[in-house]
Amino acid sequence: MADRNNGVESLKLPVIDLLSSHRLATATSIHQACKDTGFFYLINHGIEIELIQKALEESKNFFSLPLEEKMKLAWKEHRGYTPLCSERLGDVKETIYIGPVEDDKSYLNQWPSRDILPSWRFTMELYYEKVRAAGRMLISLIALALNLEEDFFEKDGPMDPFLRLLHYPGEQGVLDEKVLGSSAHSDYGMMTLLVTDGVPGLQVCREKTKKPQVWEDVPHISGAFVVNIGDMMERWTNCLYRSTLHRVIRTGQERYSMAFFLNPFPDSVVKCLKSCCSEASPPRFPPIRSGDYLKERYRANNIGNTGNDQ
Ligand SMILES: O=C(O)CCC(=O)C(=O)O
Ligand SMILES: [Fe+2]
Repeated sequence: MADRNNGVESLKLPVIDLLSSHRLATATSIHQACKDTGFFYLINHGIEIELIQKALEESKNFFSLPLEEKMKLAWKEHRGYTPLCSERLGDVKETIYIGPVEDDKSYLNQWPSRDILPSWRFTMELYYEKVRAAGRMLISLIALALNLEEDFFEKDGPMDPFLRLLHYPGEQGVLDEKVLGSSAHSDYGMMTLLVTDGVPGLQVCREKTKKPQVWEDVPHISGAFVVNIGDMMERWTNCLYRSTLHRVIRTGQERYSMAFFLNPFPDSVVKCLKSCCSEASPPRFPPIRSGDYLKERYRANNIGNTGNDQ
């Protein structure tokens, strides 16, 4: 399951091929991965490597702008820019969030000026739409794996995904190991589809209650997404699927990544699935409206920290 690499284990995660014509076999492999580590690689996802590279390049163009320019897009209503060290644990990263690009709230998105970054919005909208399409296919396979109708997770309304671009700056000298790029966390939504520029740093802790915690590197596979289960899917499945703790350590090297958070429709009620509970294993969490759950998690993590949170 793991390789040794400079004293830190490297995880060998399963690779899921989204183009495989054996839907049931693919759904079974995803099911297994979600139960084992809650992490897997996704290939043949339909997003060309050129588009991934272009989006990473545009991300770099944005984060290279003067702070004053970036602050014009300061985070509000879950969209926009969060500066370095602004989240709860002082993580050394800056981010920008992009919400749904074509629903009735798309006007809330904050875009850099066309005069400064002419093709930025177009690239991000295209990337958003393509990753969402891959995400929808994945979610329908998960529904299949859980013996649900394939549209189960979108029956109340369309998913509400958020794209978050992240930049971890390069740093010189000896780094304080206690300060991280992204502190240990689990993601809030259904699933996350992540790509990085290949610079290492992402680590996973498979047993969150084990002390001391054991962290393993997630190796980069060019062109593949790293997919992980989020807390709402863990709640839906009564912990059958694992929303695994992960973090990004600082290596001194500059790093870019793009996380696509698949969130349920805000009015969807996340409630233990019948197939995942029994008398011996009652629901561990009360039902909750997805929108309320997310709002609380954002608030607790102080995301944005710009005083603009609604
Ligand atoms: O930057 C990364 O590789 C991971 C980011 C992440 O875990 C997140 O944004 O939730
Ligand atoms: Fe994460």
